[in-house]
Amino acid sequence: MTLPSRVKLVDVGPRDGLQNEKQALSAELKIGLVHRLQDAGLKHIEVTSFVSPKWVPQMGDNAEVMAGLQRRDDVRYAVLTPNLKGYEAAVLSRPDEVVVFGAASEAFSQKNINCSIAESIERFAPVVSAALAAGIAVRGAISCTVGCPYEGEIAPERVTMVARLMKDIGVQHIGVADTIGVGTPRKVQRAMEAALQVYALDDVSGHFHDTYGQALANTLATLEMGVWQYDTSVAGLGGCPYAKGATGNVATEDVVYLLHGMGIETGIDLDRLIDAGVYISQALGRQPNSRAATALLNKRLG
Ligand SMILES: CC(C)(COP(=O)([O-])OP(=O)([O-])OC[C@H]1O[C@@H](n2cnc3c(N)ncnc32)[C@H](O)[C@@H]1OP(=O)([O-])[O-])[C@@H](O)C(=O)NCCC(=O)NCCSC(=O)C[C@@](C)(O)CC(=O)[O-]
Repeated sequence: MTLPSRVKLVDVGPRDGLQNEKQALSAELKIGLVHRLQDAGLKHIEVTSFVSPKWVPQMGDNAEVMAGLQRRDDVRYAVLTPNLKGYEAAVLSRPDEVVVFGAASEAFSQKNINCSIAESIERFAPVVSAALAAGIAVRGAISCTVGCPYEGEIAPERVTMVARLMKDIGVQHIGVADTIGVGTPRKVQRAMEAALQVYALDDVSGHFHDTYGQALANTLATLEMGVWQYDTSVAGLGGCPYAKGATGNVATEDVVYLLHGMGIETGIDLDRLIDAGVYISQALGRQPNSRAATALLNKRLG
């Protein structure tokens, strides 16, 4: 067992979290969330996505949100770009990283981005070339690496296949996503092993939704493989509009509590992170969906 001594967390709350909210939130509020996350020590934040506003109206203020950021040199701001149109709009906002997002399931690919896996790779290829030529980092995400809402269980071989397609077009890093949170530790390890057949340990990350309460266990299971990069979402926000019933990503607060408790550094101030979670949860009219945040907030009250 080789546990990493430091873990990099990418907070995807402003993007993955808020893309699924029914309630419209102002750009100002989203900007306030990003600022609070960076104040809490997050160095990697997924801010928004440049997708069709007809498909995901919640992200229609992408350029406004990016323009309103008070950027820090030591923070990397990432955005999702499904095709060249999205990339060309995104690049005007000066992202540090763009994310192309495919799936290990044909049905999910069709529902989410309206094309087959093969077509998605054709759409990503010019995005990757343009981003790399402009010195912008490129991350790839593979949805449904364990299970799909339309196809059921997904074989690890499909993850390897999509990872190879992504690698062949120059994607530098791959995120292994359990989009609907059906994974359990051994299954998630198998999906991660499948990605590791193509990408090096330093170039993979985990992205686990918590629908069945397994995301922390899945995080630990992959930490034990040496994985040291994870997407997490402040206050457990999130879900994908094309994965009905799936809940948010694992809460950043819960992962930070786990990691710090194991003596693993994150550079994140848990108290300030909890404040960021309270800020966005209040705007949404609910409590943070994080056990650690709830416990520590109760403790603050005495
Ligand atoms: C991918 C598309 C755009 C293809 O959508 P499409 O309809 O196939 O695209 P098209 O090229 O045929 O164009 C149709 C219309 O969309 C416009 N269009 C085309 N592209 C863009 C763009 N980039 N930005 C803005 N507008 C765009 C285009 O200009 C045109 O406009 P019209 O002429 O009808 O007015 C569409 O399917 C879409 O936007 N899907 C939304 C996907 C999405 O955001 N899903 C959620 C994020 S993924 C996720 O959450 C999973 C992840 C990453 O977190 C990991 C996990 O947990 O699994």
